[in-house]
Amino acid sequence: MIELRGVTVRYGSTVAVDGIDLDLPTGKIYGLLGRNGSGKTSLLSALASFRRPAAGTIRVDGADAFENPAVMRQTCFIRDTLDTNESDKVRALLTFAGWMRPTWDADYAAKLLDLFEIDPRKRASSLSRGQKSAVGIVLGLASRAPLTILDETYLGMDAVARAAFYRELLDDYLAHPRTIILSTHLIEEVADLFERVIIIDRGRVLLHEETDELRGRGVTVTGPAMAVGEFVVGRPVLGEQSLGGVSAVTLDWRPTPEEVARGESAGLTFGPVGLQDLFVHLTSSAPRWEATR
Ligand SMILES: Nc1ncnc2c1ncn2[C@@H]1O[C@H](COP(=O)(O)OP(=O)(O)OP(=O)(O)O)[C@@H](O)[C@H]1O
Repeated sequence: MIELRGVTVRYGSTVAVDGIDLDLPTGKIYGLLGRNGSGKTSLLSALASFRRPAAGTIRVDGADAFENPAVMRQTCFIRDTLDTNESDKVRALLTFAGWMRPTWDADYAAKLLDLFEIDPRKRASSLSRGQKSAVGIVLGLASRAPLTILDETYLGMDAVARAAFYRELLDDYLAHPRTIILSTHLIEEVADLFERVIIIDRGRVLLHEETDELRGRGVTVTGPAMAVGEFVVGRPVLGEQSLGGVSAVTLDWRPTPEEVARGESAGLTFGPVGLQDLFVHLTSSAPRWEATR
């Protein structure tokens, strides 16, 4: 279990992470979502001991994580930039990772380099943006670290390379279960990988749920504006669109089968809300309100 209690990260007067409490059972793939500047990288940096929290504690399997060599050896944090001397050759980065990590799999690293078509003799500085990201992914996956944190590691990668990354991540996770935390803005693309989703907003946890629970959480009610208005009264509304006499209202609410039947008999249709839509609705700056009509 990874336990965060009151974790706060500050930069001068900016509070990037604001007293976060989280219990993260190990052996799962987590999606960490949040708008720009919501505190994802700051939270992950604290989790990986890259930054000392201004307040709070992080414990991994009961041990205090900060600057604890035993915990740090088990943790691999890959950021959106390669944390390396750019004059190093790719091969040297891999060799170094092998020295640092007892769980490193050199054969797997070589296979991944092949997959992403990266020549290990090249210098990191000569790689394209997407190739640098791919090297980060090789370092992250082949580390097989019990806690692997990938912070927007896909930047610059094309759709084919990203699809290969997601496939590899899932296959390797199934063969070697571990805790993987992925932060991303490409929500729909990776939503199927996540077992749990954490959404943070302005440094606080807005939501932490099983992905399956989340998928059934919202509903979009569409139909004649009057009937929709009557149906949604008193429900937590996330968003509304109208065109002519037709409205579509997204609710943060799960109707019972009886309520769906009642709505359908009034000419309404019910649709699921995708993770990305839910994210947009939950984190958009528009205030949430309760329907009163
Ligand atoms: N080194 C820093 N110095 C000062 N402020 C910082 C620093 N790093 C982050 N911040 C601030 O902390 C807040 C959270 O930033 P953070 O990078 O953690 O967000 P993020 O969710 O990872 O954003 P993005 O999705 O844009 O990468 C922002 O207000 C940002 O401006």
